[in-house]
Amino acid sequence: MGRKFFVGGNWKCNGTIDQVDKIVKTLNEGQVPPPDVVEVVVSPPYVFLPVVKSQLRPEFQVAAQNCWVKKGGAFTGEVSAEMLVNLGVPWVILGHSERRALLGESNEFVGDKVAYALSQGLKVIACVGETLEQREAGSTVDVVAAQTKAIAEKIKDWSNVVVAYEPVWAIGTGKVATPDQAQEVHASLRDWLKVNVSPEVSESTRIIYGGSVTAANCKELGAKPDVDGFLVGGASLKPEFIDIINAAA
Ligand SMILES: O=C(COP(=O)(O)O)NO
Repeated sequence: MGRKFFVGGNWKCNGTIDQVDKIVKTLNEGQVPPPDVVEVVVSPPYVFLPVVKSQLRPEFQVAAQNCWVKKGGAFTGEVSAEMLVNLGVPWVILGHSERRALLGESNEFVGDKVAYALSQGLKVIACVGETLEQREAGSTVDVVAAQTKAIAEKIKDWSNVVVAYEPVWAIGTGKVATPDQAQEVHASLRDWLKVNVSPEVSESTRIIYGGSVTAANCKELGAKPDVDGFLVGGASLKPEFIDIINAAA
């Protein structure tokens, strides 16, 4: 298969200077597999990106949690892809369900964001996932396929894209998807890529799971053939994030 395991830590809107110092210290001291086994990307809020990038162990990378959809300018409050590139931030998370829900980011808008970020040289963690209502209605596969299609319509090169499947009903709830639930959706996404993009993209694109991942459940989840890693929220702020990184081994 040859897909390098990928563990992202989405700190969301959390952190003080002291807390960030403590988290970075824990990350820098943790015993983890080498970078050819697992790719680790941590995503602090914008305001902590420069300090985390400067203090983090060199084999770990940083990501922004979002960026604007076009070249910077008169867009008060936004942060452009160009700024992230200028800061040396290599990754960006786009389409997180919290932004889709709270800020009304549509599938098309997310597709445009992914295309623009890639065009500026950023690598993208592109998030998809269904709500509880959509799962209960049996439309999970259709929903994540539509979200992925909106991205596929705007990009050609998938080599710098990681897809994060994050069921909304599992985010921040403690109700983690079962390994079989995760595998089913990851396999459907991989199949969608195979049919609609190419077998090569399907085979090489990492599809990672997010939604209440912890040190206790990561091993079983990560053992599934189409689960290529995680995008961790709450647990990425805790020392157990090191244990989750070691699930790659
Ligand atoms: O939103 C998430 C997952 O958050 P939790 O791990 O806290 O469920 N990742 O981007």
